[in-house]
Amino acid sequence: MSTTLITNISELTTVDPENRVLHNAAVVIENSKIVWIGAATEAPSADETVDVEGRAVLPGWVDSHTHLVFAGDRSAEFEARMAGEAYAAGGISVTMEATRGASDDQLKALVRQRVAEAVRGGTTYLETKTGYGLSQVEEARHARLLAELREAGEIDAVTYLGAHLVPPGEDAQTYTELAAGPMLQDVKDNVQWADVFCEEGAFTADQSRQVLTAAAEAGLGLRVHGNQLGTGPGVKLAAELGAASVDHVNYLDDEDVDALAETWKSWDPSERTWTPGTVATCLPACDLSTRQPLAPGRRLIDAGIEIALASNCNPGTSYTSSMNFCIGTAVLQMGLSLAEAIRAATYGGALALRAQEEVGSIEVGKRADLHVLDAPAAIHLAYRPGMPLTHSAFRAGERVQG
Ligand SMILES: N=CN[C@@H](CCC(=O)O)C(=O)O
Ligand SMILES: [Zn+2]
Repeated sequence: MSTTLITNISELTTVDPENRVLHNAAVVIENSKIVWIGAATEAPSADETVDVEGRAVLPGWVDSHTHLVFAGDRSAEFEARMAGEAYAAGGISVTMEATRGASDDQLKALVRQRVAEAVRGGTTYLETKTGYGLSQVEEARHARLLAELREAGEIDAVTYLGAHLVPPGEDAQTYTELAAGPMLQDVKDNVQWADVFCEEGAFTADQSRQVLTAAAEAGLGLRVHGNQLGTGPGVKLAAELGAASVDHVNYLDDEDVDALAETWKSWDPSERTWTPGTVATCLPACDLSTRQPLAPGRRLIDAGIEIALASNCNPGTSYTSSMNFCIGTAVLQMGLSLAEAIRAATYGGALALRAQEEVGSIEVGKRADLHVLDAPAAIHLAYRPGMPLTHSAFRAGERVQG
């Protein structure tokens, strides 16, 4: 049993149910868990002391939406978009080709490199997806590689996204049957979640429902990419099927907002009890990179819906894992307060992964996932956008950065 005292914290943003922000604070970690929080002057002694010298500390980021298994480069597509081309789902097949050509070792090394980048930016709990394989053999291979990384404790959650795009030249209904049938059976033991891209140019509501229903029967939790490029059925489908999250949510009509709000009726946000509903995950870096309107985070929060902020790190629409950037954008351009943005990128992400009992806030009994900023207060994340503000990070009590 080993204990670590982290002390001389100028500002400790707990994201606990009372949203407490403590000053001149300290935290004690025992092995992988938080065992004490309070005033630095009252802290118990520990085996090791880490003096953060007046820096701000907050929970490690929970990045609930990434696509890290890919090879190849799509910077030319991005450049064309900046010159006025529209984003289209078809770009996924460019990455599919490049990814199929990479060996297991190459893909694992690429994922590890991207996870390391995320950790350097303060991410301590991370989900990632398959979805650039798009054949039974390739999706199974990507799921297996990710399961190996999860077993090694390098990532936290794995999602099956076989229904990302109908591969060029294939029949949509035949591919849907595959994704809901044999492909799902091959991946199901290596993943915890299933996702579909329910959008014009990807999968219809009926096709998405077929894959998600089969995934639920196989014991997987559900998530949906929806309403990214226009209004559509994704959000309502996610609410109908009790998905843990619907991600993108750029184009929402009143019925979409009502459907999501309805899922949160049996949730008490102050006590954090009863059943969580469908989290609306906003992806601001993606919205900027695809020149879509920023997701309406303010409207969603005001409607009583829990939101998450995530990076959506992928080669097509959001080639960044910087959660610090997402926070800055949410505060500067989405009308969120700093506290709301931090909560969305920590506790909100944890809710989206149904990991809220384990991570997402600094509370006694939770996993010791801490993000130390090179700043005296967390508002510097928006006040000094683009600056390298991650000083150090602890994941399950281990120093993983800094
Ligand atoms: N929307 C669907 N999938 C990814 C983009 C995939 C790509 O273009 O490579 C996303 O979340 O934005
Ligand atoms: Zn995505």
